[in-house]
Amino acid sequence: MKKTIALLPGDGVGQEVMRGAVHVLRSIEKRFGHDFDLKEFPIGGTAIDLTGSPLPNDTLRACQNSDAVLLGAVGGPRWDHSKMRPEDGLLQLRKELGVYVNLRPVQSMSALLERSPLKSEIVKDTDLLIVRELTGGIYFGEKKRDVDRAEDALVYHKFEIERTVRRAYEQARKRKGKLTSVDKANVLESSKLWRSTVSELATEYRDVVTEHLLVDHAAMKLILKPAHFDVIVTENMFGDILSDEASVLLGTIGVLPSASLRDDDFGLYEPVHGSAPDISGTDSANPIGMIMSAAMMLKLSFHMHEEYEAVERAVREVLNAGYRTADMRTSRFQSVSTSQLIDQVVYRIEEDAVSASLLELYV
Ligand SMILES: NC(=O)c1ccc[n+]([C@@H]2O[C@H](COP(=O)([O-])OP(=O)(O)OC[C@H]3O[C@@H](n4cnc5c(N)ncnc54)[C@H](O)[C@@H]3O)[C@@H](O)[C@H]2O)c1
Ligand SMILES: CC(C)[C@H](C(=O)O)[C@@H](O)C(=O)O
Ligand SMILES: [Mg+2]
Repeated sequence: MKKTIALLPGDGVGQEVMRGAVHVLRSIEKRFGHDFDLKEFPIGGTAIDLTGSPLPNDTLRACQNSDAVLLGAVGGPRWDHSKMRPEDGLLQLRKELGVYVNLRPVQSMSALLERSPLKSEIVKDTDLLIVRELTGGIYFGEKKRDVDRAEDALVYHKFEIERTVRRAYEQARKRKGKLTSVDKANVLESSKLWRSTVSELATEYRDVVTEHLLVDHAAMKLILKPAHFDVIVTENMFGDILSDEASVLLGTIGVLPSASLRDDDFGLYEPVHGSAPDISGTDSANPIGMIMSAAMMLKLSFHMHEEYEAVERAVREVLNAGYRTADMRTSRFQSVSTSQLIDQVVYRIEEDAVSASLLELYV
C-alpha cells in the first residue's frame, strides 16, 4: 500500500529519535511489501533558522497533502529568547491540521517496573489512556501583554468539548468501560461547561462508568493508585501536565507515544517528550516513544494492525533482552545508545520475518 508520510524531526533529540521511526518504517515496508513515501520538512527552531518561520508554508502544505505526519520535538534554549518560538509552529500545525483530540496511552511494561520511582505493586497494573483536547482552551485563547500585566484567555465552546469527550467514550467502550473526566469545576467557568457537557453525554454512554475528578485530586490519585484509571479525558493544559506526570509511573517520559487525530484517518503522531536539550547530541535519547508513535500511525491512520503488532513485539523483545538507553538503565543493565537500540528493534522486526517464513516452510 502506498502512503505519503511527512517527517518533521524538529529540534534537539527530535532529530535523533526520528531516525528510529524511519528505520522501523523501512523494515516494515520491506517485510510487508508497502510503499512509504517519506520526506523531511523543517519545523520549530530549525525552521526559524532556515526560513524565519517555525512553520514554513511548504511544511504545512506537505503535511496537508500527506496521509499522516510524524513529528520529533521542537524547542530548545537557543530559541527561548527569540521573537518567534519553535513551540508556536507546533501549535499552529495542530490547529491548521484540525487534529483536535490527542491520545496518550500509558501502560506499564514489566521490563521497566524497577525503573519507576514508585513501588512496583502500585504501578504494575497501570493501563490508562489520556485523551487530551488539543486545539482549544488556554493555549489558543486571546493573549495580551503589557510591561507589568499579562493575559491568556481560557475559552471552550461546547462543540469542542463534546467531540473530544465522544472520542474518549468510544475509547472507553473498547477498553475497560470507565471514563474519568478531569476538570477544575469548583473554580473555572470553562470547567463547569466541561463537566455539564460530560454529564449530558454520559446518558448516551450508559455502558461506560463515568466519574468526575478535580484536577488536583486527579494528579494525586494518578500517583497513589494509577490502576484506578482507564480513560482520562481532559482539557488541553491539564492533559499536557497529567501526561508528563503519568510518565513517572513508567520511570521515563522517553517511551510515551501519542496520536493527534481528527474525524478522518489522518493523524499527527509524536512522542510525548520534548527536545531534551540536556541530552541532545549525545546519541542517548530513548527512541521508543517516537517508534511507538510511528506504530500508532500504522494502526490508527493506515489500519495496519499486523504491522503495529510487529513493531510493538520487537520493542518488547528488545527491552526483555535487557537493552536500555540511559533513562531506562538500572544497576542490572548497561546502557546502549539511541542508534544501538534502534538497530536492535529493526533487527527483531526483520528476524521475525525470517522466522515467519521458515515456519511457513514447515507447515
Ligand atoms: N512535542 C514537543 O515538541 C515538545 C514536548 C515537550 C517539550 N517541548 C519543548 O522541549 C524543550 C525542552 O523541554 P523540557 O526540558 O521541559 O522537556 P523534555 O521532555 O524535553 O525533557 C524533560 C526531561 O526528560 C528527559 N527526556 C525527554 N525526552 C527523552 C528521551 N527521548 N529519552 C530520554 N530522556 C528524555 C530530558 O532529558 C529531561 O531531563 C522546550 O523547548 C519545550 O517547549 C517540546
Ligand atoms: C511543546 C508544547 C507546546 C507541547 C504542549 O504543551 O502541547 C508539549 O508539551 C506536548 O506535550 O506536546
Ligand atoms: Mg507536554
